[in-house]
Parts: sequence; structure tokens; C-alpha cells
Amino acid sequence: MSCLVKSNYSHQLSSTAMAMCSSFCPQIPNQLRARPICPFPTKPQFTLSVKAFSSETSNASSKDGLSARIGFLGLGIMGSPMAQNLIKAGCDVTVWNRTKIKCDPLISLGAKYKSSPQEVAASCDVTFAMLANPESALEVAIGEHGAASGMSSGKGYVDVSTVDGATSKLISGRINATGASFLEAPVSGSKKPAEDGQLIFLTAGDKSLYELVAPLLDIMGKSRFFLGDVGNGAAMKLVVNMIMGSMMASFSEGLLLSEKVGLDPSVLVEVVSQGAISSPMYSTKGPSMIQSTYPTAFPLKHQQKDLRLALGLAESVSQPTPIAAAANELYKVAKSHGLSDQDFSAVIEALKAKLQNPPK
Ligand SMILES: NC(=O)C1=CN([C@@H]2O[C@H](COP(=O)(O)OP(=O)(O)OC[C@H]3O[C@@H](n4cnc5c(N)ncnc54)[C@H](OP(=O)(O)O)[C@@H]3O)[C@@H](O)[C@H]2O)C=CC1
Ligand SMILES: O=CCCC(=O)O
Repeated sequence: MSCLVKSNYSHQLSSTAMAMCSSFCPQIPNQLRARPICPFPTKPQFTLSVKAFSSETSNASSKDGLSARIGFLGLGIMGSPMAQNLIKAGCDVTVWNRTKIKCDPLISLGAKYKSSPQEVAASCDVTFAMLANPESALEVAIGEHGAASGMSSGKGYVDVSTVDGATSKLISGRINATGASFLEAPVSGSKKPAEDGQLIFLTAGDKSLYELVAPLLDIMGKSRFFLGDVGNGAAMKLVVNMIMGSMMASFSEGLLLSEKVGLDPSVLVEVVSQGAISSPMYSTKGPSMIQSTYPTAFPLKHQQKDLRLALGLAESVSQPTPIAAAANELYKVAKSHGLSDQDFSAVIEALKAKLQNPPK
């Protein structure tokens, strides 16, 4: 396992490489110029070797051609700001989304558009995918007109969606069968970190592709972990989100209990923020939960999906996870109350509903 954080990364690059990167990416905001971004030239006539930007020698970094064109499939809450950060860094980005209108703001920023994942993959060197769930990740990667149909030797596919290991391995196998490379790279961090380029990448799969896309991950994120074989990135992500889902469910119970016994839940949020269980999640979401508002950063339906997949992972190794199983039930109740597209903090509403309408 290896981990790199953004602040360290600039030390890996020669000043020549940094200067070249800056001149190839004229739109780089000033605050980002101190660190290397846009590993690839925006103008096709510059054939910049990726090797200049790689900290370690690798097979992929010595390949010609994997240098310029980046595809991005899936422009939801996460995909849009991630693609936007690549575009703003001056990279050559081609986008596709099932609902085409979501491509328009990115096209306005300079992105190209193709009308299928297959066409994006065929016209790009590296294609990222940020899809809702295993079903959509499979459809976009290996379905009809999926990315795999446009893949070939020398290309790379980086799936940043949160899926289970089996899905990731299936996609990996089909991508590899075309001669292309595969990296799974689910992210920790939500809408705001995606906008701010502060995501945490949990990668696994082809190490050479990891090294090749590392500068792109550093545009979109603040740190990256390489965890070995395909499946390990997915597993790490599911374990993290299993903990997160249980934490939010427990926090919801605490907020409601505090109110019921006559305490001010705002004071509870303050007390929690000063102690050992302090978490940015509680401090950020607590105040809006008290107001019963749930502006969507991480949709509740995705949190329930992650708990479901984490429980499957636990089942596969006979690991008891009673807390996560109970939390999953609560998210299922919340979904049944029509809260799927609200933020996952709306899970608190399931407890209110239960209290008001106790099951007979
Ligand atoms: N939001 C968050 O805080 C985080 C989310 N994640 C994970 O990232 C992934 C994306 O999340 P997020 O951006 O929030 O989700 P959204 O629901 O906002 O976006 C989902 C994307 O998947 C596309 N999609 C869904 N079904 C299909 C399908 N059948 N075929 C093609 N495309 C499809 C949607 O297209 P369309 O626009 O047409 O509906 C959209 O582009 C999920 O796996 C989630 O668990 C990871 C970290 C944080
Ligand atoms: O998968 C979603 C993760 C959300 C977060 O890390 O804040």
C-alpha cells in the first residue's frame, strides 16, 4: 500500500516539468501553480512525454500517446465538479452523460462532447467514470455502446464510482480483454471536496495506469492510496462508508433523544464538536438536521447502496456487522418514506416517522 498527499507531491517533480506543465495549461489558477497540475498538454501538437511527470519509472509512463485526451463519463453531483476541475486546469476533456443537458455547463467551459461512452473511450487516452451504482457502472463500461467497445491497447479506464469488488473485477476483466488498462479509484469526500479538489482516492489495479493518472488525481484530490489488486479499493471505500452510515444513524438518534429529554440539540452538536467523537460530518450536517433540511451532498439512496454492498462484503468473510445491519434497515425505511434523493442525513426522518407512526 502506498499513500501520497497533495502537499508532498510537488517535491516529486523537477522544476523543468513544473515549468512545462504551467506553460501547457494557461488556465491554471494562480493558487494552483505552486503544485503540478495538468500533466498533459492542451494542444495536440505538443507531444509531451508523461514520463516527465512521473515520480517512478513505470511501463505506462514510457508509452507514447497516453498523454492528452481525457474522457469523463457520468456528470452527477460528483462527476461534474471533478470534470470541471480537470477542464479548469487546462486539460483536454471529453464528456458524456446519460442525461445530455448535464454536459452543457462543461461544454461551455471548453469540454468536447461525444454521444456514447464508446465514442468517448475511442477518442480519449484515459477515460474516467463516475456512475451511481454497480448496475450503471456495468452498463456504461461494458453494455451496448459502452466504454469497453471503444477501448484498445494503450488506453486506460479509471472507474471512480463506488461499487463492490465483484463489479469492479468484471469491468476490469472486460477492459483488460481489449488490451487496455484498468484502475478502480473510488473516492472519499463529498460534493464540496469534489468542488475544491480535495477528494481522497482509494485506488487499486494497474500500477502503471495509477502512476500515469496520478497527476490527474492530484488535480481532483488531496491524497491518493494505492491498495494493490482490483477489489481492494472498492473494499476500502465500502468499509469507510459502512462506518459513516452507522455514525450518521447513531448521531440521528442522539439528536432526537437530546430534544426529547429537554436538551437543546444545538448544544449537543457543540459539545460533540469539542470532544473525542468530534467529526466534520456532525458539525457540518448537525445544524441543518436540527432544522429538518437536508441539502443533498451525498444522496441517501447511495448511502443505503453502500451499506448493502458493505454487508455483502462482510458476509463474504463471515464478519459480524450488527451495527451496520441495523443502520441499513433505517436507511431502507428512509427510502420507503421517499427520501432517496435527499442528503443521507435525512435518515433522521426515519426515526421521527417511527416515533410518530410506530409499526403495529
Ligand atoms: N455524492 C457524494 O457525496 C459521493 C458519491 N460517491 C459515489 O459516487 C458515485 C456517483 O455519486 P453522485 O455523483 O453523488 O451521484 P448522482 O446520483 O448525482 O449521479 C449519478 C450519475 O450516474 C448516472 N447514471 C445513473 N444510472 C445510469 C445508467 N443506468 N446509465 C448511465 N448513467 C447512469 C447519472 O446519469 P443521469 O444524470 O442521466 O441521471 C449520473 O451521471 C456513486 O457511486 C456514489 O456512491 C462517492 C463519494 C461521495
Ligand atoms: O461516498 C460518499 C462519501 C461522502 C463523504 O466522504 O463525505
